[in-house]
Amino acid sequence: MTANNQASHLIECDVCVIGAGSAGLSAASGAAQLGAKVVLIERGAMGGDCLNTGCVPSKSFIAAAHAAHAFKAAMAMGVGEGLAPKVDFQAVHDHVHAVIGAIAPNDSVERFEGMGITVLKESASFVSPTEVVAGNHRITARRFVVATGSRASLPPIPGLAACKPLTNETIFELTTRPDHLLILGGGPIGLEMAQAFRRLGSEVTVVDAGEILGKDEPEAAPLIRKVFADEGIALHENAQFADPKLVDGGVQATVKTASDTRTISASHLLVAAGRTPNLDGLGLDLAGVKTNKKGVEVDARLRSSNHRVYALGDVAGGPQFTHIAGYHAGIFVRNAMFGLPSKVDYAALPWVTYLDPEVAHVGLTEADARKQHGEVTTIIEHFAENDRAQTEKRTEGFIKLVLTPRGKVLGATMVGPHAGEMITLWGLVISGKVKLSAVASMIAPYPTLAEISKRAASAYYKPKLFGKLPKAWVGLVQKLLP
Ligand SMILES: Cc1cc2nc3c(=O)[nH]c(=O)nc-3n(C[C@H](O)[C@H](O)[C@H](O)COP(=O)(O)OP(=O)(O)OC[C@H]3O[C@@H](n4cnc5c(N)ncnc54)[C@H](O)[C@@H]3O)c2cc1C
Ligand SMILES: NC(=O)c1ccc[n+]([C@@H]2O[C@H](COP(=O)([O-])OP(=O)(O)OC[C@H]3O[C@@H](n4cnc5c(N)ncnc54)[C@H](O)[C@@H]3O)[C@@H](O)[C@H]2O)c1
Repeated sequence: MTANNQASHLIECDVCVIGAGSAGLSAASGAAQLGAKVVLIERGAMGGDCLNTGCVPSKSFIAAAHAAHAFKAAMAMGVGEGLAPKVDFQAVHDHVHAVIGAIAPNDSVERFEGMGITVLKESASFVSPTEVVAGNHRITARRFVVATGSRASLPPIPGLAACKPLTNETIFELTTRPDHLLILGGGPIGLEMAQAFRRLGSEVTVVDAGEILGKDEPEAAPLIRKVFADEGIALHENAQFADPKLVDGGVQATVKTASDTRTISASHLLVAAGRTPNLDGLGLDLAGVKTNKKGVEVDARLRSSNHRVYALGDVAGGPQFTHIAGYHAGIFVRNAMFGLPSKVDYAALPWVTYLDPEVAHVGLTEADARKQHGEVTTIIEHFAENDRAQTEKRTEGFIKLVLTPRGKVLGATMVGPHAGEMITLWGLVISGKVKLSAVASMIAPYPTLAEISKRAASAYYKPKLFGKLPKAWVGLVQKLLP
């Protein structure tokens, strides 16, 4: 019997959302709060990747690693000499899962049913351009949302699958600390996990086919390489990972770079080498929805080739962040509920790689700005010149602004402690078209790390303020003043 024949319960609704991750939950609640009849279908855990296997567990794990590292930082200030953190890995695991548990009610079936949404815990599949089948339900809707997310890609390396490597879906289930974690992929997942596991006591090796932090400003990577080297993380870039195999309960692989070839043995292997969109079994061909290897093909309004069907979040083939999933949901609501032709605009897209120091970015990098705008101006200020950074002994890092020659902000990068918190100012400057002079003239509390933003903005005006003309003017005024 086909899924089509089994479906006996018919539901007619305004909006049918497939996937209860960051994108699907926001779209469903937005539509329901505006009075739409909504069906939300989820085959796995409510909350999707972010809550269960992504942002929340990874940032909770990183928080534990920060706590462990704080011992070292304290000793540099004369506190806790000789003390070393005792890491109870089972307790770290429990902390991570307690945080998931604390946030889970926000994403629960009960909460969404409380909004009047029909939640079906089933796998969904289109059977026509206007119908979806989920378990024994057949749902017809005026609008559909495909928000099925993505999963870890397994590069086609012979022997890799047979090693049954860890991915983001399994790494947070570990209850004992890996002796040596070998990580394939030096993207945000690989780098964040590398530093966190190292700080919690594992030996860590990262192998990347390219260079780390390739989407960030080029000044960021050397700083992070140095931090990794200082913390004892082995990083192999521009490296070829080959011949992985299970040996003595662990894993062994060959890593080739231009200068050497070595065999690396580790207790565990984590694959963090990019993502594959979740399209399988969705019947998108029956719905007239075109896809490519990045996901569903969408226009700037996030509509697929079937204009009744929208795709949001990771499966939409663009930037893959929880804040983008939420942003996409807002675009969907404006289009599908209010009938406004709202389009995505990534001019103020931020991202943060939660290393220590954090690597935060918003808008255009210098290279992209040059491509789009021709001539650009850049300003770099270092945390070494910031008094609070000195008091905290956290002087590594910088801010870099990318501006048009007339001072319009196109992009900003910050590398430093709490950079992810501070970058939001620059997101607002770009999206709100705030003048750089407003940042330069604000009163920033002293001593704060955030003063670096004011300092960078002021640096743009320095040559003008202390140039010949103002000096001549001041000279004249001083002669005239009594
Ligand atoms: C380790 C890790 C750390 C991350 N850290 C960050 C971070 O710090 N900040 C950040 O912004 N982003 C981070 N991300 C990215 C972020 O998690 C994703 O961008 C976000 O979760 C995508 O949300 P989504 O709703 O598109 O997809 P998902 O959260 O994947 O949700 C999709 C849902 O659809 C369901 N589904 C799939 N197919 C079907 C079907 N046929 N029927 C029914 N249900 C289906 C799935 O079960 C899933 O629950 C991280 C990702 C990982 C893996
Ligand atoms: N802090 C955050 O916001 C955060 C954290 C984690 C993940 N994420 C999101 O999740 C997405 C996925 O993260 P990711 O780190 O898996 O993917 P990624 O695509 O960003 O990085 C994957 C890395 O793996 C490398 N790689 C791919 N194939 C390889 C191979 N065969 N051998 C060696 N290296 C190989 C690539 O060169 C790349 O550097 C990110 O792009 C991001 O959008 C965000």
